[in-house]
Amino acid sequence: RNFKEKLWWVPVIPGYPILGNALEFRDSTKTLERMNHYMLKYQGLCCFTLLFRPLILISDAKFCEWLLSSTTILTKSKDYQFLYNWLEGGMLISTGSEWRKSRKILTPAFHFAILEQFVEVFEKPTAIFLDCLRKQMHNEAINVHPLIVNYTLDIICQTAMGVDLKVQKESQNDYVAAVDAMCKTVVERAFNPLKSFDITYRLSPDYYREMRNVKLLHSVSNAVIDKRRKEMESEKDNVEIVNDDGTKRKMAFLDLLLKSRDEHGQPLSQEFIRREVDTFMFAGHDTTASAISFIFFCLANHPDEQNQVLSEIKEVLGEGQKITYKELQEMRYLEMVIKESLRLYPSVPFYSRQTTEDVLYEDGKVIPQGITLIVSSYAIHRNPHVYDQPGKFIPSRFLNLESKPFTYLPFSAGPRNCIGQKFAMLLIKFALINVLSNFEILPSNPSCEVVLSAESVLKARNGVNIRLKSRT
Ligand code: HEM
Repeated sequence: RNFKEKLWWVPVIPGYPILGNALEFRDSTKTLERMNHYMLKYQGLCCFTLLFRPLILISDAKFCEWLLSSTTILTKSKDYQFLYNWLEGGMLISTGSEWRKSRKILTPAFHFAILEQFVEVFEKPTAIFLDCLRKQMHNEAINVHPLIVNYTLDIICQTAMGVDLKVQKESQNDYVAAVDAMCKTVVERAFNPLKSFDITYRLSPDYYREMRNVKLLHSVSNAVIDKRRKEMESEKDNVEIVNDDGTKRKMAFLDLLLKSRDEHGQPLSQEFIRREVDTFMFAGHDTTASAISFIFFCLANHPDEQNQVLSEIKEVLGEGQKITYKELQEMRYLEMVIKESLRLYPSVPFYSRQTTEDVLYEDGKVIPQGITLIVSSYAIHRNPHVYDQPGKFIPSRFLNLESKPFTYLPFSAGPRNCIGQKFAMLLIKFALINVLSNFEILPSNPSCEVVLSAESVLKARNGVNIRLKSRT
């Protein structure tokens, strides 16, 4: 009752006694459209409950700005704790001084000088990816998502971690299957009150399955760290290196972690490094794979846009020119295509915070302690008051769109925004240029819509199906 009194100013979605609105949100393929519906009905702000747990759902730009810019409401909601067994206290779920420490150590790993070096590293895994696509050309309906997941995982391992897991060369990868299972578990536990309590969950077979997956995931990340540690030892101090102009070369993600010292001058612990490696392997590959998959889908269904991107590629690159960081920055139309696809299909369709004390929003409007605040980027991006024909794929809208703050949030915003945003944009552009130069992307035969499923990262329940035709 206490929180209901304090939240007098937030409209409430009617629900059932005890269960609240749990039944409405239990199917992950309905969650996003439900959120969208309520955001339109209640004009961007409303409250609902899951069992006795109160949550505020937000798409209102002013409220999003207040929340995401806050330097005090930085704690992620308790749903992120469902990732704890795997990610432990990694940057995505940590809070307070632990989070600040991670963010400070790892921000230099995304400096443009590092990203610039990565473009060359993208080449080999991309060539393997093109081969994988070529093998599927006879297929009338290729579900590209699993191929793209393997590709982005290979890329993140080779760039950030400096190791080659050769995921694309294996037909079945246990690591990828375990990540997939973990993503599903998190959303199931967040929206299914029966699975959300630790006491009951630990008695269920799901818990034992999760523990098996966590063991496997940790063994892979430990192996990645040990391999790189040994390589660095054998290279002695050659990794501490200078550029041609004598300046100190910036170190990539894992090298930075292995070389960093804490406030007492001690090396970072294996546990600290492992949870950041786990966090970045997860946060880096699954989100980017979702983005690339949905861009394929959008381009397959919009041949004019595809041709426009192809013309830009020819104009910027000319004949057979090598792709460098500079050219990637010049691809303006391609950038609009990526932005528009992320508007319709944001890889992280909602994210949330938790209040740790009563906070004043404005004019006597208080948000009580312990409330979960969910920002629905999916609903924000489909708001007809902001976007004309919001359901349509129109990349050129970004040419003229009057930029209204906090109405486009695929990478979140503020102090806890996505640290890997520039890396992701670079990789997506590189992948698309290579694919579009080699293949025409077509709708599958028979054509097939995507059934969106909110599984911490946005997925298509029925796969992302397309067809490919060689351009050569
Ligand atoms: C298209 C690709 C991507 C999208 C759409 C995306 C989106 C997001 C979003 C919305 C958040 C905020 C989540 C929250 O508040 O809970 C986030 C956080 C984060 N992202 Fe990304 N991301 C992408 C790629 C990447 C990549 C490539 C990396 C790393 C290599 C990465 C690493 C992270 C990390 C570590 C955080 C947590 C930051 C913090 O809490 O301080 N992401 N991302």
